[in-house]
Amino acid sequence: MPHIADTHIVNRERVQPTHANNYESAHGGIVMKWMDEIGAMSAMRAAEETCVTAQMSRVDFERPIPIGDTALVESWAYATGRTSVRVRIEVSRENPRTGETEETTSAYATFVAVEDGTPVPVPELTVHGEKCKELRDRALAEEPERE
Ligand SMILES: CCCCCCCCCCCCCCCC(=O)SCCNC(=O)CCNC(=O)[C@H](O)C(C)(C)COP(=O)(O)OP(=O)(O)OC[C@H]1O[C@@H](n2cnc3c(N)ncnc32)[C@H](O)[C@@H]1OP(=O)(O)O
Repeated sequence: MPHIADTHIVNRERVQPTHANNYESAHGGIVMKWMDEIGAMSAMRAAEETCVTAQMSRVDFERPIPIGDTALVESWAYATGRTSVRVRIEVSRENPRTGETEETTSAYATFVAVEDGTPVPVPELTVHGEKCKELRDRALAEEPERE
């Protein structure tokens, strides 16, 4: 059974002019694509299966990520259903010279494990140790109400 900490993935993207909007910062759709991809990788670690995006919610764009900065994309699975995996995704801008970071974007996403397009059961996601607890609590603290 996977632990929450096993699903924690951190990725970096250098924001290039080809990623930009008209305001010299990363285009929101590009940032969401990075979030979706890294989130899916966390979900797959939890599901031990291929996963597809079923929902992305509470996408908050708090600050821009200027061209030349690094987008630090972090995600982890914090809860599972029968076939679904709930994932928290957080993005920060990182100064490549100093390593200084500032939160820019965040979201909650639900992925579904599939085999040939049909939902399949996922294993239980376990909490093992302080890192798991910290990640789970950080995600649950702001999780939007689910239908
Ligand atoms: C070979 C691989 C190599 C990999 C290499 C690694 C590289 C890794 C890189 C990754 C890179 C890709 C990252 C981008 C990932 C995409 O781009 S995926 C593409 C976009 N998404 C899609 O096309 C999905 C389209 N939707 C569907 O196919 C179907 O609606 C779904 C999601 C399979 C669900 O099917 P369904 O028949 O509605 O299923 P149903 O039995 O009703 O519900 C199943 C579960 O889904 C949940 N659910 C259904 N709809 C929703 C919803 N709207 N909201 C929340 N939950 C929902 C249900 O609550 C239920 O949860 P459980 O109670 O079982 O836990």
